[in-house]
Amino acid sequence: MRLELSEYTPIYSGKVRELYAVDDEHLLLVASDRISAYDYILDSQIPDKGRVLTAMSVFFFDALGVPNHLAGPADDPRIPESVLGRALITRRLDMVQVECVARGYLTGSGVKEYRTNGQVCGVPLPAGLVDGSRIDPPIFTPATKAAVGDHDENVSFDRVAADVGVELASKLRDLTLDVYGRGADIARERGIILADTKFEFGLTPDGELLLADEVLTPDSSRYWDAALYEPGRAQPSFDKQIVRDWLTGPDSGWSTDSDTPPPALPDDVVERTRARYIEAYERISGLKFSDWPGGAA
Ligand SMILES: CCOC(=O)Cn1cc(-c2ncnc(N)c2C#N)cn1
Repeated sequence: MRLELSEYTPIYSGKVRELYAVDDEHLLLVASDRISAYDYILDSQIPDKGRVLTAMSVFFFDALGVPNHLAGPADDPRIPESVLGRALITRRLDMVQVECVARGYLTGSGVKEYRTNGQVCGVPLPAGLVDGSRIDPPIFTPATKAAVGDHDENVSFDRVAADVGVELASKLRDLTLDVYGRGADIARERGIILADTKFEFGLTPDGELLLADEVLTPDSSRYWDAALYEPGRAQPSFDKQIVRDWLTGPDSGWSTDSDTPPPALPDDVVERTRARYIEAYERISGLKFSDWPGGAA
């Protein structure tokens, strides 16, 4: 008999995910169907987004074979029925307070920083790069976790080494680049560019470093359609562009200059966005989303 979610103690609530205590050694990591755009959490939810992103994390944890925080299967009996398919049992770790970012393409905060000094997080890059340029080999561009509502601050490897020690900083960098590189290769073979990603790691009581949080999902990574890739401009987001275009288009009555929150999304924008998440999962994993736990009975 599965417990109710209300029987677990909430310990952290993020923009689109929550964390609950299961016992002293285990947590329940729950992904919601909420979606963010232009730094707003939208009123409209995307049905099954939480289940798709949970399925993506599990696929990559399995495919990449990196020691990680998972402590049970997607249908673990400790997972409440109400969140089955969009929640995972994890080991409770001592989280390393570094946002471990890998970039295989120059965009977002990276291209802004590059334009000021030709570097990202202290890593010099070739001259003449533009928004969307490939960075090969990918670079480690860590950040410090921002307060709620702020953007993370890009920092150098030396700053991470000063904060956590050079040995752990080197492990974080090497693991981040290895896992991103292999995950991006899998996606690219299936026509999806993972331009960059953010990992979080934690330590077990006996000092083992494990990959935690979500892994290579569209919420922790930039997903681009390889067929539309064109350096020199902002690339359309594989999963969020439909929402972005409607919000900034003529029908929404809203713009990024508005000082009001974005309006609710039309049903067709919600459904098309749901379909994009499922398409990304099925193309990358080669699995059927309909086989994932927690679907309509
Ligand atoms: C709501 C989702 O959580 C976060 O965004 C960041 N975060 C992760 C932890 C954590 N803490 C201990 N052990 C873990 N295995 C994890 C994980 N994952 C805390 N915050």
